[in-house]
Order: sequence, then C-alpha cells, then structure tokens
Amino acid sequence: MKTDLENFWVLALIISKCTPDHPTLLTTLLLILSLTFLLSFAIPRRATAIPGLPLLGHLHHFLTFLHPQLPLHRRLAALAHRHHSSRLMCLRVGATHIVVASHPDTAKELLQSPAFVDRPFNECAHALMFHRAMGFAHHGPHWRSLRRVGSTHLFSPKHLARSIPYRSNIADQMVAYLSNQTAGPVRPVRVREMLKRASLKHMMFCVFGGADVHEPLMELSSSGVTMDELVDMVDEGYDLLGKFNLADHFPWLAGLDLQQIRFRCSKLVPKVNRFLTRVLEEHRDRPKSENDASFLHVLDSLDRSEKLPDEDLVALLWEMIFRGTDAVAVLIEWVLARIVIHANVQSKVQEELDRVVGKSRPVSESDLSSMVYLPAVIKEVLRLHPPGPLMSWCRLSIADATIDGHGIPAGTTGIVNMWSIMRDPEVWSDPLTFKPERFMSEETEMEFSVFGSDLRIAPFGSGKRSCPGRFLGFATVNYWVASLLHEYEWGAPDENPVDLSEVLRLSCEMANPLNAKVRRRR
Ligand code: HEM
Repeated sequence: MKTDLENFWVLALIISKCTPDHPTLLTTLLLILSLTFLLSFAIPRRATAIPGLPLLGHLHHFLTFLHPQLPLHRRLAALAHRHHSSRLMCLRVGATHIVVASHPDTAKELLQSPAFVDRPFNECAHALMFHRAMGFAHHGPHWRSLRRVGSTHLFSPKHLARSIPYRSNIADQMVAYLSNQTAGPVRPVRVREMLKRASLKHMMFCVFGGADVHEPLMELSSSGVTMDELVDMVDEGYDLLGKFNLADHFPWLAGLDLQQIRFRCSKLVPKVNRFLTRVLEEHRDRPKSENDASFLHVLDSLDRSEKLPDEDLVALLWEMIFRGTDAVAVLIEWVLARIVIHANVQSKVQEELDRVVGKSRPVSESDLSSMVYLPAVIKEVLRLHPPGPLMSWCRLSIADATIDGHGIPAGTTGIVNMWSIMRDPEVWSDPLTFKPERFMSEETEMEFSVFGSDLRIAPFGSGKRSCPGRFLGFATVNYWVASLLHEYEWGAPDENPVDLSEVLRLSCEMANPLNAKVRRRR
C-alpha cells in the first residue's frame, strides 16, 4: 500500500533519469505526474504509511522478545503518537498490510464497517479447528448461522438466567476455598489459580452441564480428564493462539515451523478431540433432562435445519470454554488488584453491599440490579486494563473501504488499539487516574455503555463481530467480585505491593500475579 507521496517520488525519480533524447517519454511522465497530483484530491487519501524496513516492513515492532518490557498495544500507541497517526496508521509485516485505528471515530468506522467483518488467516486457529467455530470463521453463511444459534439459544437473557445457579455455586466454592487458605494467621493468597479454575468450571457447566457442580473447585474432573489436564489444555491453546506467528505473514516460512507452533498444535488437537468426543458420547447416552441448560444440550437438541455437524459442534464447544474461561479470570484479577490498591474504592463497594444485601446473607446475582457503584468500578477496570487491548483478534476487510477519508483495499488487516483510546487525554479527563465515579452520574451512565455502542470504551468490540459472550462475561465478573468483597477484606501484603505491569498473551494479564491478604468480613 503505497502513499500518494511515495508514488510522487517514484515518478519524480524516473523523470530525473530521463534525458532530452526521450521527449515523448518525458511529456508522458509529466502528464501522469500531474494527473496523479490532481487525482489525489479526487479519490480517497490513503492512510499514513509509517517508514518501515525493506521486505520486513514493521516486523520488528511485533516481535515481543525485542521489547520484553513493552507490550504490543503500548508499542503501537507510541508509534502512532510519534508519527501523529493516532487516527489511522498504516503498517506492513511481510505480506500483511495493516491499518491501526487509535481514535474513537476511526475505530467505529473500522469495527462497524461492512467491509471489516472477516478475521485474517491464522495458522494456529486453523490447526486448533477454530475456523469451524465462531471467532475465526470466515464471514459467510457458516459464521452467520453460528451467530444466530448463539444469540437465540446460548447467550439470550433466558439462558443467562438459567446458568445463575452454577455461578452462585462456584462463588460459594471460592469463598470456601479462601476460608481454608486463610485459616490461622493472615498470610497472602495468590488468587490467579483459584480464579482460573472457577472460570473454567463455570464454562464447563455452561457448556456441558451434567457434571457434579458440588465437586471441589480445585478437583473438578470431567469425562476422565482431571482439572489439571483441562487447565493445561486451555493454557496450551491460549499460549499458542497468543503467539505472533511468523508463518501468518511470511507464508514461505510456514513449512519450517520455526516457532514449533504447528508441532505443538498437532500434539494438542488429538487430546482436545478425544476429550470432547467422549463428552459428546456421554451426553448422548444420558437420559434427556428438561432442566439441562447446557450449551451442548441446546445445540444437540436443535432441529435439522439448524443442527451442526459433530465436527463443528466440538469446535464451537471448545471455543466457548476457551474464550469464556480466560477473559473473565484475567479481568477479575485486575479488579481485585485495583481494589487492593484503592482502599477507599473497596470501602465504597462494601458500603453499597451492606446497604443492598446486608451482612446477614451472601450476595445473590439479583442484588446486582440494585448496585451502581460496583458496575462503575468494573467499567473503570475495563477502561484501564482491558483483557483485549487490541480487541484480541484482528479484523480483515473483504472489500475496499474508506476510513477517515483514506482508501483501504480489500484484504487489509484492521487493528483497533482500544487500550490507547481508553487512556487518551483528549477522550477522557485525567485518564490515568482510577476514578469509578466517572461512570456514576445518571446522564453519563447512558452514554458510557461498554457493550459496543460507544467507541470511547468498547472492551468487548463493536459491530457484527463484537463479543457474543459480553453479557455473560460482565454478569459473571460483577457477581463474583461482589461475593468476594462481601465476604472478605482485601489488602496488600506489606512485603509485596501490587505490581500493575502487564504481559500480553491472548489477553493482557498481570505480569506478576496478585498476592493479597484476605480477612473475613461476615
Ligand atoms: C470479560 C469478558 C470478555 C471480554 C473482555 C471479551 C472480549 C472480546 C473481544 C474484544 C472480542 C473481539 C470483538 C471484535 O472483533 O469486535 C471478542 C470476541 C469473541 N468473544 Fe469475547 N470477551 C469476553 C467474554 C467472552 C465469553 C464469556 C465468551 C463465550 C462464552 C466469549 C466469546 C467470544 C467469541 C466467540 C468471540 C468471537 C466473535 C466473532 O468473531 O463473531 N467472550 N471477545
């Protein structure tokens, strides 16, 4: 994707090489030059191209090991800032042309454009079968039918309500787990493992149902697979998908498998397939129950016109477990970190809990509709620590598009730097201060929806490919944080203050897991 300026210089260079022996060539070139100049006003401009390296383009910005302290969203933000290209910046990595939007207007144009509705090819996602599921499926009838099935049967308010008992049970188990950990002298607890397992267990029940919800949090097993094995499978898939894969941008490198991504996928896929096929068989052998609200039951009971082949069913179920587990656990850890740092915020949430719930009983999910401060805290954490600072997965344009007046050809990869938008001093007053109150006033509450209509804060994406699990994810985080704060006081260990450094894998998580001192409140 060359800019008009680059075209101009190429032509000027050719003209400078012409001699008076070639008057016709010279006239033709001058004519082309003038036409190019005039046309540049008539056709959309192209995005600002940032100077890059020959052949490699901007590869060096994407290689994590070159900048271990600076995650990609921060690098891209700094680059856009340096080149005054926050609205739209144009990069290239090997064969991939990329535009990066770091402004609410351009982010809106990109995410809601009818052209940017596909996902770029991702070798690892293909190997893990995710192209048969929703997140990496090509825009087309297959993806549309999955989204339709998802919104009608999986993520509808009715289904959200049916999974409340699961969430409530797991909240109780977290409270019990912490109670065991904190029996005796107060000592710091590392909460990441507990949150990951809670979130995995929640998704397992939402997706498969059936298993024993009372099984202890850290010992859950399913269809012959232990909790540890499941955690390992999710972690491995998560690690693989979060890698910057050279083969996606330099296809001629694919056969070499330099990063061992193909190799690792080939080890993981049979394990996941074996496990999910067994779950499917067990489910079909069990007597059908009217009360089964699991995704699997719903999908397996669809009538013939909507029914998915087993291969797609397995891919979709795996994707739901995979996506739903990680983002929720990562976000809760950030929330607790902020709660530990800002004691005044913790007190305000607990005052609200005491007012709405009282100290005599645990929180129930229905209490949340009467709370305003806690959701404001969660929004403020989403603003400063979005699990997907670059929207987790890029978009790919399937047709030529115009963004901010720039012509963008089909086949361009679109990245939205939501992290940068949500910290932009031109968009937010005092952006680096943690201030949940900014989401509190009645009027701004309407304006600051986090679900995709307001591109100043869209941590779940926006447009046709926005996150289908956003209401489930938001409800789970609100409820579990409410339970954990209702039952416990949270504080920082004296020797180990909270470190807000980030590491970007598939989601952006705390580089150093949170350690907190917890003390029973009720
Ligand atoms: C805190 C929780 C969550 C966050 C922050 C989050 C964030 C995101 C983001 C940023 C995207 C990309 C949106 C875009 O391209 O516009 C996405 C897509 C997606 N998310 Fe979530 N998510 C969360 C929870 C969940 C849950 C609980 C599920 C499922 C159970 C889920 C399933 C998906 C799927 C399937 C897609 C791909 C959609 C498509 O391409 O059509 N997410 N999510």
